[in-house]
Amino acid sequence: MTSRPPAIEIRNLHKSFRQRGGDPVSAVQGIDLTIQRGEVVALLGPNGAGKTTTLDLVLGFATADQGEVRVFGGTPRAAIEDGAVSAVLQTGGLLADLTVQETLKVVASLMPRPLPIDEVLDRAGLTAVARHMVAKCSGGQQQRLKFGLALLADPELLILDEPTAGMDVRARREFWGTMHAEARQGRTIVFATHYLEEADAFANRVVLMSRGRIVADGSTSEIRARATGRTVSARVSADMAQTVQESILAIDGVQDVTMRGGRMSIACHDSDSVAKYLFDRALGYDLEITSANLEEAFITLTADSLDDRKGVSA
Ligand SMILES: Nc1ncnc2c1ncn2[C@@H]1O[C@H](COP(=O)(O)OP(=O)(O)OP(=O)(O)O)[C@@H](O)[C@H]1O
Repeated sequence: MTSRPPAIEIRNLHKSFRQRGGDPVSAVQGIDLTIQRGEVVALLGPNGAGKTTTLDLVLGFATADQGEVRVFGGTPRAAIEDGAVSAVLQTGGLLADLTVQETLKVVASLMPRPLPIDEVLDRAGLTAVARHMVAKCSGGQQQRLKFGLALLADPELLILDEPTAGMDVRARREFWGTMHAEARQGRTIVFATHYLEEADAFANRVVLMSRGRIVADGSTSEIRARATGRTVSARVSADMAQTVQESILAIDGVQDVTMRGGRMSIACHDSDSVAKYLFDRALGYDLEITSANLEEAFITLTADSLDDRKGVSA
């Protein structure tokens, strides 16, 4: 039996844009990425990291300078024509004078096998606003309508470029609630976001991009740990503090030891060994092990990628 190809396979992808009167900007600089079917992946990165360009290449909206993108083993265009992929994009307008339901009907009429409109209204959380004019819908409701349009073809892969941009916290939470239901059905979901908490709460895997490259790829906890290691903290009696500090600093991978308010904080890579050392010798009690928050990891990893994007020709 042959195994089914992954949802997305990207090999050595490069894309740069010419700028009038200036050096070309290299938006994507040699990306390799495989996304398996059923994964929920966040493409996370600051402005200009190359997220939209990568998604545009996966959708076949742009042509790579170098490298290859396969979607379900074929070209992006073939996957879209098969109805296997749909997208919710930042750009692309809706018709203001139609209702939500009419918008879905018009687009469905162009498709060979659309899902029933009522089902899409329900799944996208649009039933209550089905008869509202698009012009009267809030930004969040319009984003939901774009999401509904993406669901019409019942795609196996959903690509969303900053789907919650402009939504307030409540609308964002509701939107991700809806998406959870889609993910549970085994759909592959790839979304670009600036929001660390969205990536953390919703994705199983985070691909962190900076300056056209992937700088980290893993679960959110792996990314935190990779960026900054862990901190072990413990209560240590004041008269023991100096001796404990010296012995801890001698352990491999320990980066820093500080004492504050009766607690010792130890920044290290191998938190298990440090915790065991303290515990076995009864040097500390009330132990806690934490990894840095995702925001700190994000800043560390994106700041670490110092390549200059300019001056890279196509
Ligand atoms: N059509 C274009 N012409 C010129 N430069 C472009 C074009 N599209 C993107 N770029 C440049 O390529 C780089 C990557 O842009 P891209 O939109 O892919 O990043 P992004 O991570 O999606 O950013 P954002 O979060 O702001 O949407 C940026 O420097 C951007 O200015």
